[in-house]
Amino acid sequence: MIRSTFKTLSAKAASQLDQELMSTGAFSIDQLMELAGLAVAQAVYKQYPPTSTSSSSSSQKVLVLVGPGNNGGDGLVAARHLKLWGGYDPILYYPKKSSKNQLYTNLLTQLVDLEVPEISTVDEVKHLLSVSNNVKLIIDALFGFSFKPPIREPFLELITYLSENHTTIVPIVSIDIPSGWDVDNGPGEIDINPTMLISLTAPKPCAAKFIESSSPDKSHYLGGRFINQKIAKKYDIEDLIQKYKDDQLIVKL
Ligand SMILES: NC(=O)C1=CN([C@@H]2O[C@H](COP(=O)(O)OP(=O)(O)OC[C@H]3O[C@@H](n4cnc5c(N)ncnc54)[C@H](O)[C@@H]3O)[C@@H](O)[C@H]2O)[C@@H](O)CC1
Ligand SMILES: [K+]
Repeated sequence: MIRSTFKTLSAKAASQLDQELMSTGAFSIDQLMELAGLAVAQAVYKQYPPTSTSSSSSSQKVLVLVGPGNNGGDGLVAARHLKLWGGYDPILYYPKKSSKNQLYTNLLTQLVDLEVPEISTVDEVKHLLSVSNNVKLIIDALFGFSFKPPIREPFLELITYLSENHTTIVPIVSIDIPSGWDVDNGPGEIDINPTMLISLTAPKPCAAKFIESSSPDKSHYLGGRFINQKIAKKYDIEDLIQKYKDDQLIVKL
């Protein structure tokens, strides 16, 4: 596992903490996802503010890549906030929907009601990104702390494309981990290169590799302000949650 200068949560610890919040902590997943997705939308707004909030014709297109798990759910929540706030026009790529999970079905219905469009193939993603100056930002909500390599299709083709073309395409904002990176060990052969990472609850060990490769155009945020002092102490991340000031839901690390 990578050593880092800040406290991190391994894939195992992050999963344990998540389970603890939703059992003895008495949180529901909907609550946590709303707070996580809101933090993502706020961080995006702060780092990549809209050029205009007045007319939809000047809204910035944001491609939201949505995976099959809760990381994808965070992306759906963030897309809804960005659309509601104005100045952003989210477009979804959400190829593996779980029709049995009412939470995701509800989140999607809310986006359909907001007339957020959806594309369904990797070719459409490539086409969208190939038109110059079209999409301003990509939100990577494909995989979070439960990702286990190797990447399966259709995500392999997509992540390979993003990784091979990262210098020519638009900024990528990764939620919790850069998708395709091993949570504890960082990038492997297929290495997407986000410009912004928003770590939820606490950075995962792979975040150290993101910071190592940091340049002035890269930014790292912390969000998901939902744990109390007692849990923070148990998981040894008290210094991280103390970074939030006042009513902030996000903090730039
Ligand atoms: N406690 C927290 O910090 C919270 C975290 N949340 C989010 O939840 C995420 C974790 O969510 P989940 O545990 O649902 O899992 P993930 O969203 O990380 O991914 C699991 C999904 O990806 C698929 N998958 C895993 N490896 C794959 C591979 N190699 N190729 C293709 N598909 C693969 C699995 O089949 C599963 O459907 C976090 O990273 C964070 O974004 C929030 O939604 C709620 C609270
Ligand atoms: K991600």
